Amino acid sequence: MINTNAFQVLSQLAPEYKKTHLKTLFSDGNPRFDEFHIHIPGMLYDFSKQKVDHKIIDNLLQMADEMQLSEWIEKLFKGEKINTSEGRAAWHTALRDIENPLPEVSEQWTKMETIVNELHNRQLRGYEGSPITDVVNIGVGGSDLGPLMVTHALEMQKHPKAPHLHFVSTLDARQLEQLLVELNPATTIFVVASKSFTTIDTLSLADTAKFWIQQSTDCPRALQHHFIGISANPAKMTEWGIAENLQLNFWDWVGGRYSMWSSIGLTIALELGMEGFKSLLAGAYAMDTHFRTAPFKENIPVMVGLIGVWNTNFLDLSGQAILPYDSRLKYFASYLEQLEMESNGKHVRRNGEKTSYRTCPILWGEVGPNAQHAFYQLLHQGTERVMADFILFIHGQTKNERGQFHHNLNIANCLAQSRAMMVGQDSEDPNKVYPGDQVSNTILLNEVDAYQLGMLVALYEHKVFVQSVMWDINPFDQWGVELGKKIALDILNRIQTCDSEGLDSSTVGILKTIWKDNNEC
Ligand SMILES: O=P(O)(O)OC[C@H]1O[C@H](O)[C@H](O)[C@@H](O)[C@@H]1O
Repeated sequence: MINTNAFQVLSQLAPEYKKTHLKTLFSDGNPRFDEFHIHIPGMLYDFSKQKVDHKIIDNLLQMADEMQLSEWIEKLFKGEKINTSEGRAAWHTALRDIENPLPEVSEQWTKMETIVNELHNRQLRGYEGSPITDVVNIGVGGSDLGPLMVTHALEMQKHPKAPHLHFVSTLDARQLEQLLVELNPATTIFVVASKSFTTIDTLSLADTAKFWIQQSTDCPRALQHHFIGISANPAKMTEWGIAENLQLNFWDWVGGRYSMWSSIGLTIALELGMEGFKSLLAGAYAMDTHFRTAPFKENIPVMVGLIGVWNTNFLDLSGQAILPYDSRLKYFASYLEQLEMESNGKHVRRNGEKTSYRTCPILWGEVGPNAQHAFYQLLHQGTERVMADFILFIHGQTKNERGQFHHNLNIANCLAQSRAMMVGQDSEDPNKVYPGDQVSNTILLNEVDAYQLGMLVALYEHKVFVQSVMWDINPFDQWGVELGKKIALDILNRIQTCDSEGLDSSTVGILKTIWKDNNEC
């Protein structure tokens, strides 16, 4: 990035834009919105509350050309091995190519559909012959967050025959133990979702579930009826004891955090029916087509990505807030935390050199109206300069009069907050001064349905990709999570053998306090 001509120009321009208050860009009734928005079927992207003008945008677009963004986009869509540190493609777009699906993708759709239909039609039965009523997804990270986020968001569109869905991910087993008290082993099936099928969080919870089933019956083949496995590692699924007919696959070319479009999305399909799941894929496919074909200036993921780079690397903004104005998107920020920070939280370029510039900002978020009563204070009067994404829907959850009133409140608050952050407020009382000048995007969609959600998630996936190209980093590996896992195994071993030898004094001090309290070691 820093070697491009556009980078030099943007660096020279940046101080002037930092000094210019955002509200002055709107002064004298400047119709900025007309020039700085993109409207495609189903989605409006308003970036008029960003500190950009045509000069900045032209240079950002030039930087995209200098960084060969078009070529990278083609590599992504053609399934080239762009995850170079692991020698793999990152071909999540192939999972939602509903027009020309790969045979292996279609094959998994068929297998998913069989399981979905059997469950919906009460043909899938437990060890006693009773129909399965409850499905528990056991998974973590990419094997949990996408299905959790989508099934929560689309609960209102539930298929009439959908089973009760539950999600369990925490290592401490509290979620699982609490759930097992309520569930009947004879009518519960577990979905063990793990790309690697080696993640200790997931496998330890799956073992606890296995023990629970085994304890409840003498039936020797009970386990065969109560576990579905989803993984890119079929041998491990078989070794663990998942019946062949209840195994779903995906492939090493699907990154964990990009996997909800694969068979990992089984719980989504169980909730919505296969048609609903395909609608999610169709929305993502529409965004893929837009991303691949629209000129960069009219390309939403490209512009969201480039403006994010402008904010991070030139205007020195340090955080990214995600603020959906609909409670159904409760888990959307958590989903993006993994997508963005696990993808672009890197400091090494593709050639192995250390970056000399900042990459992914810290991203966090919450349902907007709730966050207004929590952390917005910092957005309005804190010392951190951040960027915010407001996500709003034209239509609300309930169509009756009260529902419309609540939705209008919601719209009013969303627009009020982005405006307040932009204009700020002067006052003689210093406590009441709002500096304003906080930039934001507003993404407006029609309503929370499978298709629109597919579009929205794919937009962020491609934004992440655009930024990775600008920063010259590989967004598809995650080596940073390995070290902690390795150390945890070592410490677990030491806990079991009462050995704190050679550890740092902080770790030893905490371990000894725990041991003393438990009268151990
Ligand atoms: O699906 P699994 O192989 O069990 O992995 C679950 C998660 O754990 C890992 O540590 C990675 O950081 C995530 O990218 C991944 O989604």
